[in-house]
Amino acid sequence: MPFPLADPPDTAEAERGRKLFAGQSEFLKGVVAMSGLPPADRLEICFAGRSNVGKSSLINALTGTRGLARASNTPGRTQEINFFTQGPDLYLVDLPGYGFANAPLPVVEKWQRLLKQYLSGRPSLRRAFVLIDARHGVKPVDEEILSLLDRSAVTFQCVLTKADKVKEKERDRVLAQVRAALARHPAAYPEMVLTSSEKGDGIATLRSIIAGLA
Ligand SMILES: Nc1nc2c(ncn2[C@@H]2O[C@H](COP(=O)(O)OP(=O)(O)OP(=O)(O)O)[C@@H](O)[C@H]2O)c(=O)[nH]1
Ligand SMILES: [Mg+2]
Repeated sequence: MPFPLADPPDTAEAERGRKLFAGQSEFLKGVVAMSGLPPADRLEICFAGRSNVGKSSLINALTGTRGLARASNTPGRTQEINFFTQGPDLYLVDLPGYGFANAPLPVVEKWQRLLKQYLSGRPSLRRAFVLIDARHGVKPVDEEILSLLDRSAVTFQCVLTKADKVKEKERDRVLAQVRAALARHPAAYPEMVLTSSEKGDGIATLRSIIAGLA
């Protein structure tokens, strides 16, 4: 079956992931234009997804630092491209959430342009993790980002979030829907990760996947 859930890491993989994220993580800067990007001098991964899907919470869970990336109930709070360092060799990038209602059009257009420029023009960007709410599956607004990633030739991997909020039956229905959507995207990495930033599910798996990119 294409697009299975990633297996839990074996001991060696888990240890690599643990080691990578045992290092210090810090907020570096919020970027609003390409000219503000830090030098592309290390491995970089980014987190994309609809507003409120849990990007900032996931970065907090990965780094084990509660307040590092702001997590909030106010959709659209993260409007800049936020760079975090994880140890000396890795950037974690929190992208602005898309698809929230009531955003003024000029604002939306401005960061769509920035997002496009960033995704297609960042040589050190190794993989984009696209977060999808495990209760809701892939929405039309996600499709736009997935197509943009295809066009930008950035490999992306789907991370299902808020696993703690979904019952097994509903989850399986959503998994099937996401699999079908991913099958239409050539840039999709053929494994998904099911996570809960709240409960910690899938976090060790994701850490080991990221360590495997280094
Ligand atoms: N139950 C549960 N809630 C979560 C989980 N992850 C995030 N949340 C909640 O979902 C809300 C949004 O989380 P954020 O991490 O701020 O989402 P975001 O994608 O960064 O949102 P924007 O910055 O607006 O794009 C917060 O209230 C979080 O506490 C999870 O795994 N389980
Ligand atoms: Mg956020």
